[in-house]
Amino acid sequence: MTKSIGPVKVDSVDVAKQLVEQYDTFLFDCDGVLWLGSHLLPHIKETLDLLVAHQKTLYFVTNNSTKSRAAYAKKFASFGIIVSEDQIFTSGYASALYVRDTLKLQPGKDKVWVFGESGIVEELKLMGYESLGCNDPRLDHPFDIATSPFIAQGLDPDVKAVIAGLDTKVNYHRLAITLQYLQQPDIKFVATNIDSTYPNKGHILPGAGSMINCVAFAAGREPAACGKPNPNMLNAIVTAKQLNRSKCCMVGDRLNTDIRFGVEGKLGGTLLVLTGIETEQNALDASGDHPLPKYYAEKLGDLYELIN
Ligand SMILES: O=C(O)[C@H](O)[C@H](O)COP(=O)(O)O
Ligand SMILES: [Mg+2]
Repeated sequence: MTKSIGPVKVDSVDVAKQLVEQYDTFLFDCDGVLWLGSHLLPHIKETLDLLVAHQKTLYFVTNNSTKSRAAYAKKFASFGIIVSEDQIFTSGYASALYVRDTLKLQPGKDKVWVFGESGIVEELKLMGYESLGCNDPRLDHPFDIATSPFIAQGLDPDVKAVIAGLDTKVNYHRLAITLQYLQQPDIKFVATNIDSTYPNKGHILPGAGSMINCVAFAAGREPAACGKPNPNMLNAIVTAKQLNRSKCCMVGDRLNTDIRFGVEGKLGGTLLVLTGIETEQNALDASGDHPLPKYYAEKLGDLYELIN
């Protein structure tokens, strides 16, 4: 009988080197792996530099839809890390691709109601779609059915889809108007991602999935979710970058999104770091619903600290 081997902890030079040597491409989740909000985790820049020095190709795959790829490139630059826009994939971008390539909405004609932040709107705009909702200041006003301009003017008949994502300005007005659109059965319902929570500076905060579930529950509808672990997102990256899956390693902090994305996407490896959502106990718990990683580490910066 073969003994099943659980996740290997990256806690020695040998394991760290073995991990780095096996793969030629690393796909990094961002929240909880590279940073917590605006706080860069220890030795991230050094680890990314080390991988580049070893001729590794790096991509960044985040479910956080609040920023566009261009805005993420600026965020990386603010930490002194040079990353180009075409190395970055977001769930907002994946959702815009879904609107264009699967729903086949017509740019310049069909519109999208956005329950979420500017990262979604900017990606849609690049594809020629007009968005409504999002950070429209009228939605900041307390909801009153008698005075809401969105109720008074009625729904825009050109809206053909709702995209819902993480919205840190969520309020009743946004929920109420999003629901009005979702009550139209012909309007498609798209979710950026399913993360129930996300980590930020020592706190676990409500994630996109928690907000999307609120409007999904009210509407009695199930959205098409575009971010990790949806294989379409990985397929888009593999095709665009001509990747050999067996030589790729997905690095993430969440089992049901990042590690599932890597395992079900048949990537050669997965590395779970414990700086975000999961604990060491979760990393080793084979009784859960989610696939386990091939490797796990206390933090991504351990690769640099061990190898250097
Ligand atoms: O949308 C969310 O719930 C969060 O932003 C989530 O943390 C996604 O970010 P990621 O960990 O994929 O970078
Ligand atoms: Mg994460």
